[in-house]
Amino acid sequence: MSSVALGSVFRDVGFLPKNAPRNSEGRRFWIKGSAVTSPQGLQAANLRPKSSTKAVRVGVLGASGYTGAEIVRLLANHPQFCITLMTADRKAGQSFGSVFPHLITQDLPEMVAVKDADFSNVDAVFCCLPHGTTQEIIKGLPNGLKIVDLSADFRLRNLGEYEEWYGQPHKAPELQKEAIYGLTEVWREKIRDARLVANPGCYPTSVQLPLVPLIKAHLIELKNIIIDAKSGVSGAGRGAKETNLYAEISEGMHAYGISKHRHVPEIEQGLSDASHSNVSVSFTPHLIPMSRGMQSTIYVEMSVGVTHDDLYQHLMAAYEGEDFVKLLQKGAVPHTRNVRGSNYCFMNVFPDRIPGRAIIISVIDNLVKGASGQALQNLNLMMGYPENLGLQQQPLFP
Ligand SMILES: NC(=O)C1=CN([C@@H]2O[C@H](COP(=O)(O)OP(=O)(O)OC[C@H]3O[C@@H](n4cnc5c(N)ncnc54)[C@H](OP(=O)(O)O)[C@@H]3O)[C@@H](O)[C@H]2O)C=CC1
Ligand SMILES: CC(=O)N[C@@H](CCC(=O)OP(=O)(O)O)C(=O)O
Repeated sequence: MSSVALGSVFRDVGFLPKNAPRNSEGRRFWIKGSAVTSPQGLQAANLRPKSSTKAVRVGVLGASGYTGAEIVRLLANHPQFCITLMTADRKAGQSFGSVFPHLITQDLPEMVAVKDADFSNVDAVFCCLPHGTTQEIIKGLPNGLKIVDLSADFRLRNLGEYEEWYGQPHKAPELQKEAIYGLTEVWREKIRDARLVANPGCYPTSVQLPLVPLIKAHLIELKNIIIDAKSGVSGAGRGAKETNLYAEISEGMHAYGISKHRHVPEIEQGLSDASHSNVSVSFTPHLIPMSRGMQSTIYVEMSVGVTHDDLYQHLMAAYEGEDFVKLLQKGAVPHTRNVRGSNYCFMNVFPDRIPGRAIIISVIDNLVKGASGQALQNLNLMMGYPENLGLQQQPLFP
């Protein structure tokens, strides 16, 4: 596309810089050959967000990471939320479009360091920062802000357990008390009134969505729950790590965190809440060579006299009318590729050949229902909107 054609595409959708020249009707236009007639020029022009009539001004802390980028992608189609603040750490000072060229057409503020962030123009934040860094940053935020924290920093109610699994004492225990765990389909009534929501981890989301209703209905035994889970590599974030290089990940798979992954206490907290007793699980995550997607294959013992069809019928009833949690037709196998890019969790229940046991399969996109999609679902609720607003993207295929 020529620079002139690019300009004519963008002119009507408001991507021109505010200081661009105006025609006799007062509309801004591109000057052929100027720096702002190419995508690179678009970045160099340092665009500020256009004035917006959208009701809620949103900050994205950690916008230069994978979950931050995914929030931006989802918000592009949100009718009520606009982004007025973005932060980064190493990439502070860079334009978002230069860090994520697939989103270059979005009219966004420049990313600044958290310490330089101005929250006066912000009603709510998505906190997409590494765990451990988040508690102190959230402690320093203005009181009136609604916060959805995607990190693990406020998920565990027991501070001793937090210290044991995360290797450091909690730095904001007073805030932990008010945090609401954001597994939307289970806790939505509490989430509506929350100021601070701890968005669940990706593995815990894929595990709790099928198991919580079954445990609440006493349909499965609380012992011998075995979870074999697999994640795409984006689950590990965008930071460079030798273990996540293409050559280390491709053409193979491996387990990690065996018997000591930090999602164990989070899963056990959710299942214990559902059963009002202490539940322990065996959980083994694996890294597989795909960029996004997650599957949990869960082996359970059914309660005496319960059949796998009872599990199926109960999940059907539990999630009837839910926008994002779908029980597939009997026998259909959930595939990660069928939820890619969407906020869906697809699940199904299968009889094991060993009598009394069943196999449950649950799939999500780790970056959407496992992170940014669920975070947006929660902020919708916190701001009084339908929880599916801006989240109706269908899965990408192939
Ligand atoms: N990826 C996933 O599938 C999921 C992730 N999560 C959680 O969400 C959070 C974000 O994950 P993800 O987006 O994958 O992570 P990334 O590593 O991709 O991004 C981290 C972001 O935080 C910024 N950052 C890093 N260190 C600091 C610091 N000390 N102070 C301020 N900003 C900092 C980075 O900035 P810069 O790039 O400029 O250095 C970047 O913007 C994590 O807590 C993660 O565990 C939860 C569910 C799923
Ligand atoms: C593939 C991979 O590395 N996945 C991450 C989990 C991603 C996630 O949900 O992490 P938080 O609990 O930090 O939010 C891990 O195993 O640590």
